[in-house]
Amino acid sequence: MRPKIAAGNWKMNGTQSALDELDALAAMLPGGDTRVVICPPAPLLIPAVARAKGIAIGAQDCHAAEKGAHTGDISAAMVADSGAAYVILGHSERRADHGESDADVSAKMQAAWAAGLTAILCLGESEADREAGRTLEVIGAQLAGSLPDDAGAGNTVVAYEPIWAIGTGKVPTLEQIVEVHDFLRAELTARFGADRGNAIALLYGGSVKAANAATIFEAENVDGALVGGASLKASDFAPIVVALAAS
Ligand SMILES: O=C(CO)COP(=O)(O)O
Repeated sequence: MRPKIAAGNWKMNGTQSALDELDALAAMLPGGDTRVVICPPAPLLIPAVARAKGIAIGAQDCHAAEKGAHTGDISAAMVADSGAAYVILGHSERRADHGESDADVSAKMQAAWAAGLTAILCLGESEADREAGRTLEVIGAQLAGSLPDDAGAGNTVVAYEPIWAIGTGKVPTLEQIVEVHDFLRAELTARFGADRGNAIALLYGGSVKAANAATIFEAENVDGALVGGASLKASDFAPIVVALAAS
């Protein structure tokens, strides 16, 4: 049985007052075994861990090195020391804004695992890739290049986030989501074997809202969502968690 995971990526949004949303969210959660993760900006990790009830906390990135002369970066050990349990890696915004390659992301995955974190590995094609019919090729290459060999359910979640769907209100059809998630599942089982490959949770991300969540969760290989804009307010995010719990 794979876990159901509703993860919120606050991106570069929120100061300490935004942590009130964690209290509001905790009060609206459906209970049960659906996992809820909120990934706030780095300065909020420690107070978020202290405030969150029934909500796991994650970072949005970490450096591949253990420590050293990397001004402005945070290590996986620092993330773990904050009490966070997850870290998002390879988000398309970091790949674009910071030039992160698959090899960079792979090294960060290793660092995250070494610190005991669960990595949420993000993959996704651009609009040009999709229009050129290269979606599966691009995603397959990203998965092969950025997911190291020791991946398993205990340390990895994979999130499919088509770049053209992030923050745009454009959502792939259910058929398009099913095609990519079934492909990812097949790649994982081919590489790691059925037991390990079937145990890794797959999330969909890109303009997930309360209004479209239930439809997206119909897909067999969608085990949850990675939500940006609609994770900032508890009143927007809680219905997504409720839809996942009911799926
Ligand atoms: O990038 C995302 C989550 O990591 C998705 O963002 P939106 O939900 O705002 O489209």
